[in-house]
Amino acid sequence: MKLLVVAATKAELSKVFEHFSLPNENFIQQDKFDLLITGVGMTATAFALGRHLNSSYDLVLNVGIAGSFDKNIPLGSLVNINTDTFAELGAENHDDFIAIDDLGFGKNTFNASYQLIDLPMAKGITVNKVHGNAESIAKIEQKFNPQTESMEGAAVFYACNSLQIPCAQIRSISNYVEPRNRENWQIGLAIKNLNNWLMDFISKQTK
Ligand SMILES: O=C(O)c1cccc(C(=O)CC[C@H]2O[C@@H](n3cnc4c(=O)[nH]cnc43)[C@H](O)[C@@H]2O)c1
Repeated sequence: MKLLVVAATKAELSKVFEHFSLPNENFIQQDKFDLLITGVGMTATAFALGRHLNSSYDLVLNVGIAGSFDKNIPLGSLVNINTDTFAELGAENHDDFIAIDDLGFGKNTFNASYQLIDLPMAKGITVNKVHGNAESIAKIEQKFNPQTESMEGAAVFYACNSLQIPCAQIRSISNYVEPRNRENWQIGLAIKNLNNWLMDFISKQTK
């Protein structure tokens, strides 16, 4: 299986870089798997995938940390995002928001297409602006009822769906989506658990 791992930052895959002795580069091609570091956000992700994604890949795995709206998901635990929505793409209509699909300009939700990962499923949104305000959190929950948010997931699904390449997204929960309090974030734990899971997944795929 030819695997492409896609992450926003090297810091999120620090243990994987160390374990596989990977060079300090943003696009790494090797025998076991390829790795693409895109930079944070949808634009950087789309640009990086535009340069490097091609249909030779059997699976694209987007990995990273994420925030959770759902307080039943423990910090540091991993979820398999099966559907992801561009939550800010659309138009304000006074106090309401009209999503791009309701405006008639195409889809705002894209799905994972690789199902063989045994982790709890979750419904994600992708945002440019991390939520950190009680009013905007209540609004987005009412509109999309998401469990998690990241800044890249839907862009990866969009690109893979466009080229019909199987894709999955695994996120490790680093924080709850709440009025911003960086002291509550568990980034170290989330990154450790994500890296351990990914090393195990890669070793099983490449046995
Ligand atoms: O501060 C650090 O030590 C640190 C180390 C590694 C990564 C980070 C990031 O901030 C990564 C940004 C990445 O995280 C995703 N993310 C995490 N929480 C949320 C959230 O609540 N809402 C949206 N995105 C979130 C996101 O996909 C970014 O790419 C810091």
